[in-house]
Amino acid sequence: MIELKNVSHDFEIGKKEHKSIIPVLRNISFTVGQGEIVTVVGRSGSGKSTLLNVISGFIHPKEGGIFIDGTKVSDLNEAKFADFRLKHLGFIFQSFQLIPSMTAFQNVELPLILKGVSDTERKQKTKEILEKVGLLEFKDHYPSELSGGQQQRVSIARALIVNPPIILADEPTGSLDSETEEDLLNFIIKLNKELGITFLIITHDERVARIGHRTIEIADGRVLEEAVSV
Ligand SMILES: Nc1ncnc2c1ncn2[C@@H]1O[C@H](COP(=O)(O)OP(=O)(O)OP(=O)(O)O)[C@@H](O)[C@H]1O
Repeated sequence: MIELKNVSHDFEIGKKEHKSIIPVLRNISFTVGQGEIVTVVGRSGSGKSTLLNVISGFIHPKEGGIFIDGTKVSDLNEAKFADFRLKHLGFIFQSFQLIPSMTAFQNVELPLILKGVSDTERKQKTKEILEKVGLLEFKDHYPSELSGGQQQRVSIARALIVNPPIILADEPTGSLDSETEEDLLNFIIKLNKELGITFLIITHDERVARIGHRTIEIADGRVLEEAVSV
């Protein structure tokens, strides 16, 4: 479960007398329940990516508290947050963020190396996950040798390999054509239903927004409204 309590953040730009402050998140509170898919929509510049960065611990909010699965993550230092992230959170990005010099297998295996998992267990788990996303036969391909949809599946496999209870996604279908987008959305719904993974998904796209059990709209850094899908 993710809970935000009165989270605010601003960016300072410029120096000394030319300094100005841009408020980006203003008093944001909401909860994402275990096993929910929540989508976040809002215009460009409304603060969606900043919101995700704050929840992921890449930006420390100026005010408020963030709780994930019972831990007040907004109090964790960088090293502790990195450790927490590895156990609790998976990430999917629009740009896939795969390492170009590594094969699909090596990209997926990487989080297990960071976690210190033994070689035999790593290889076994990586194979299983690649099979689950339907990419075992492409395991020795480099990202440049895969289609956009396949690259996104590799990035999902990399997110899944540590069994995260929560996946955070920033425009996950932004680089995909509409047919591949449909496949990916169905896959997200399947992971949610079968494995109970909680998803928080940021998107511009109506079709993506609709897979949310709830949709939260952000405008000027505030929660404008919450809509529940029927
Ligand atoms: N590191 C930063 N320093 C200064 N201002 C920033 C920084 N990051 C974001 N901003 C500003 O914060 C505001 C919100 O940006 P953010 O990227 O969160 O919006 P967004 O809703 O994700 O936009 P988009 O949909 O275009 O990705 C924008 O005005 C942006 O210029």
